[in-house]
Amino acid sequence: MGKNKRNNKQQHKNKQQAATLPSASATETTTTTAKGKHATGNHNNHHQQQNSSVNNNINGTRFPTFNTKQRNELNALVLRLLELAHAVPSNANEEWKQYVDMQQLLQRIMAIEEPLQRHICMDASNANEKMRLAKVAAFSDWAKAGGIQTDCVEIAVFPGYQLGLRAKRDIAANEQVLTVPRKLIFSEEHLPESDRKLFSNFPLLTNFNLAYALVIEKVRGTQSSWHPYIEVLPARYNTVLYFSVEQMQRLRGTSACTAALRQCRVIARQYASMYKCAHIRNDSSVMASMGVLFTQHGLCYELYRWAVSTVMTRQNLVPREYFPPEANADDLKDSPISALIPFWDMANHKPGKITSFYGSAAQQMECAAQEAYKAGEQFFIYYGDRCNADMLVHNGFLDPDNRKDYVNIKLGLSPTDPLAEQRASLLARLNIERKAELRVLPAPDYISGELLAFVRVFNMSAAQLEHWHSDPERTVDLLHIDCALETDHETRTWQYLYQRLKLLLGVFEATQGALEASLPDGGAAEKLQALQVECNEQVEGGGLPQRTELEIDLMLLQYRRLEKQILAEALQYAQERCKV
Ligand SMILES: C[S@@+](CC[C@H](N)C(=O)[O-])C[C@H]1O[C@@H](n2cnc3c(N)ncnc32)[C@H](O)[C@@H]1O
Repeated sequence: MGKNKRNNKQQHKNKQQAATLPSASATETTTTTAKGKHATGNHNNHHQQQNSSVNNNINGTRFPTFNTKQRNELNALVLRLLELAHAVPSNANEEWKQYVDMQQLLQRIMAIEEPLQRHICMDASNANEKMRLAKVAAFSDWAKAGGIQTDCVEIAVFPGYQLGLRAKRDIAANEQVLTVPRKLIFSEEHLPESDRKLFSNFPLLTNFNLAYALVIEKVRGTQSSWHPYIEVLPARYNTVLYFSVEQMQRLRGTSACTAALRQCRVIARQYASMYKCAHIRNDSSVMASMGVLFTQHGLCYELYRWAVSTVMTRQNLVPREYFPPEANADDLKDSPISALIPFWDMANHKPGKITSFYGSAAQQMECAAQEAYKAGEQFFIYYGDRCNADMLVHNGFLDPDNRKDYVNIKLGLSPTDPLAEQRASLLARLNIERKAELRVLPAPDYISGELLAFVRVFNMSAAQLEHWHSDPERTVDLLHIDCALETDHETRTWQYLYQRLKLLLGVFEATQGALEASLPDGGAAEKLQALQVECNEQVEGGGLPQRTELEIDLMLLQYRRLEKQILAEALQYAQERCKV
C-alpha cells in the first residue's frame, strides 16, 4: 500500500532475500512406515495421529486431517510441485507450460485439502461486502478500545472498491484524519516469544514473516486478540494467485506476464517447501520447525494464498522494534518490517501524494488528508508510485489514471557482438545494465531516457563508441532527446525503436485473449462497460463469490487496453521521429 519511498532500497533487499528462501531439495523421498505413517522427528509427533479424522492444533481446537491414501497423494503432488517450481524456464513458452502444470497440481491439492480449507479459512461468511460490513461495528469497537483515533472517517461499501473509508464530516486538506497506535499494528513482533524465535532466522524476509504470523492468528480464531480485525478482511482477493489459467492466459504477450507467473511460482514453492518440511522430510532444520508450526496450524494452500494476498494488498512498512538475539542489531536497525495497519488499511487508492507516515515519537501511524473532502465522499490515500503492471501483480487492481504508469521492455547486448564490452562500459556510466528492463512511457514522454540511451549505444559504430568513451562527462547527454548525434545514428536509433515496438505490438495482438479476440472491432470497450455494469449490479445485489471473477476479467481487459495504448502511442511517436 502507501509505502514510504525511503524504504524502497529495503524492499529490493527483501525481494532478493525472498528469492533465496531456503527450500527443501526436490530429490528427497517420503519416509513411510509399513502402516503408512511417516517416520517423524520429535517436532512432528502429531503425524502419528494421521489416520484419525480430526487433529488438535496447538490451541486445542480440532481440525480435519487426512487418511493415509490422501496424505500419500498430497505428498506426491507436493513433491512434483516442488520439482516444477524449482525449474528455471528458459523461454516464455516453457514458463507458461510450467505455470499450467503447477496450477493443475494446485487444483488437485486444493481439492484434497478442501475439508481443512472449509474448517480453517474459508467460511462463506465473508464472501461479500455486506457480510463484511456486518462485522464492522465489532471491529470499530475493538479499534477504538485499542486506541485507534478518528472522528471523521468510517468504513462503508463503495462499488468497485469493496470496503473503503467515508468522510463523516467535511475534511480539510492536510488535516490529520487517523492515527493507529503501535500496539494495534499487526506484525511478526506480536507473536509469542516462542514463535518469534522462528523469525529470527530470516529477519529480512519480512513479508513472509507477516504472512506466517497472519496464518497463526487466523487459525487461532476467536482466541486471537486480532480476531475482530481478521474478521473484516476479505475472504478472497483479485491477486494473480487467484487467477484461473484462462484469466492468466489474457496476460500473455503483455509486460506483466512474467512477473505474474513468477509470483505464482514463488508462492507455490514456499508452500511446497514448508509442506515438505512438515510432512515429508524428517530433520531438524529451521524450515522443518517452521513447516511443523504451519502444520499444527492447519496449513493448506488456500490459507497460504489468502495470507500472502492479504499481505500483498494491505501491508506497509514500519520501523523494527524487536531485534532477534541471534541477529546483528546494526544490520537490522535500518530495515523496517512489514505490518498490517487495521482501519487505515480500509482506505482505497487515488493518485496524489503520500500522506501516511509512522510517527516515531508518538509510536503510531499517522494519516492526513491529501485533499479536502465533503461529508459522505470516499476518503482516499495514495499508495505510492507503481506502474499498472506492478499494481495488477502485487495489489490486485489497476489505476486507469496512473500518472506514473509505464511498460517495461527487455533489451540486452548480444554476447556475440564484438563491441559488447565497449557498449556495456558506456552503459555502466549511466547505471544501465547490459541486460535491462527499460521503460516505455505514456504521452507526452513516450521513451524514457534510459531506453533511448540504451538503443543509442546499441546502435553505435566502433568509431562512435570510441568517441563517446573519450568524453566521459558528456555520457549523460545520451539520456536526452535532443542529444547531438550524427544523423544516420539518430535515424538508426529511432528505426530500431520503431521496429522493436512494432514487434511487441504484433506479439500483443497475436496473443489477444479469447475474450477480446472473439469481439468485433471496438468490442473490447463494450465488453468492459458491460462487465463494469454487471459487477456493480452484483455488488448492489449483495455481491456473489463470482463477482471477483468478473472483477478479474475486467481488470485484465483494462490492463491490456492500457498497455496497448502506451505501446501504440510510442510506436507512432517513433515513426514520426524516423521521418525527422
Ligand atoms: C488496502 S486495501 C483497501 C481496502 C479494501 N477495499 C477492502 O475492501 O478491504 C487495498 C485493496 O483495495 C482495492 N482498491 C484500492 N484502491 C482501489 C482502486 N483505486 N480501485 C479499485 N480497487 C482498489 C484493491 O482490491 C486493493 O487490493
